[in-house]
Amino acid sequence: MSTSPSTPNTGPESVKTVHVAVAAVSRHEGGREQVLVAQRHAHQHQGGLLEFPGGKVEPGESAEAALVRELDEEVGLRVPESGLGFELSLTHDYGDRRVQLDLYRATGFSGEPQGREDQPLMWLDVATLDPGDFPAANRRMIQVLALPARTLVTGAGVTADELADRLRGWAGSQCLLRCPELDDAAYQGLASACVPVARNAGCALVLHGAPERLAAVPDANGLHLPWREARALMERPISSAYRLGVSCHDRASLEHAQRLGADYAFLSPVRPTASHPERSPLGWDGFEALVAELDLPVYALGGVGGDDVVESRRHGGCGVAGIGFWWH
Ligand SMILES: Nc1nc2c([nH]c(=O)n2[C@H]2C[C@H](O)[C@@H](COP(=O)(O)OP(=O)(O)OP(=O)(O)O)O2)c(=O)[nH]1
Repeated sequence: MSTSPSTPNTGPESVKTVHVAVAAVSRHEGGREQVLVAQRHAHQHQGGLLEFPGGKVEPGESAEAALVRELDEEVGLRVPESGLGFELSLTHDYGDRRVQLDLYRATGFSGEPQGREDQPLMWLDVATLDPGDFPAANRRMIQVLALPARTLVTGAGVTADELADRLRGWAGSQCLLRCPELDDAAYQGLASACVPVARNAGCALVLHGAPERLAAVPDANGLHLPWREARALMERPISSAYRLGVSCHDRASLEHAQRLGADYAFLSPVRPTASHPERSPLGWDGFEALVAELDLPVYALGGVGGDDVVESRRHGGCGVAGIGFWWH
C-alpha cells in the first residue's frame, strides 16, 4: 500500500503505471464538508462509477500543475496551486491498468463547476460517501478524507479552560479526552464542559472509556474504546451517528476492531515512547505490515509527531495520534 514512483512494471506481464492526480474539491454547507464528484462515462476505464475530478499527469508536469489544468479543462474551476493541499498517494493495480493516484484537497477555487465533458457532477457530503460507488482505489482516499489527519490525545490533569487554550490552532482535528485518573462522575462533568470548548475550536470531541460514558454525554462526537473495553464486545456498542475508535497493538486487536465496525483504530507504539518503554516499537515497516489488507483507517501512535501525517499515510495509515506533539 506504500507509494511508489510511476516507473514502468518490468515484470513479464508488463502493465504500465499511469500517474493520475485527483482533487477532492471541498466546500462547507451547513457545517458539513462536501466534495465535488463526477460520474465517469460508460466507455471509460472504471466507467459508470463516481470519481474525483482530475486526470493523467503529463510527462514533465507536476501533480499540482496537472490538477490546475485538469480542473479547468474538466469542470471549469480555477484553482491556484496554493489552494491544493496534499492528502495521500497510493498505487492500485486494476489488473488491466496500474494507477498511481495523488489525492489533494482543493479548498481555494473560483468559478461554478460545470461538466465540460458532459459528465454529471454533484456535491456529496464527505461523511456519507459510499466507497462502493467509486473505483476500488478510492476506498482509502474516502477513508482519509472522512477522518481528521490528527487525533490530539489530552494529557494529565486536563481542565476545560486548559483545553480551550491548547486547542487553539488545531481546528479540523479530533480531540480524545483521555483522563484515566477520573471516575465516571468526574469524567462526565469534565466531558460536558469540554463539548462546547471543542466545538468552538472546530474540533471533534471523542470520549474515552466504556460506552456508558457517551450515553451520559451524548453531545460528544464519538467514543474511543481502550482495548480492555473493546475486547469484551461482540458488536458495535454505539450508533453509526457517532465515531468509534479502538486502541490496538497487534493484528488480532485490529481485526477485532474491524469486526466491531470501528471507524478507526490506533496502532502503537510506532516509535519508542517514554510512557511505554516496555513495548517494543513497530517501526513504520511494522506498522505498514499490520495495517496492510485491513479495511480500517489506522492512526499511528507512539513517538510520532504532528508532521508525520504524510509518513503515516505513506505506510497505509490515515494519520497520527498522540499527546506529546501538542500537549507539551
Ligand atoms: N479522475 C479520476 N480517476 C480515477 C479515480 N479513481 C481511479 O481509480 N481513477 C483511475 C481511473 C483511470 O484509470 C485513471 C484516470 O484516467 P483518466 O480519467 O485521465 O483517463 P481515462 O481512463 O478516462 O481515459 P484514457 O485517456 O485512458 O482513454 O485513474 C478518481 O477518483 N478520479
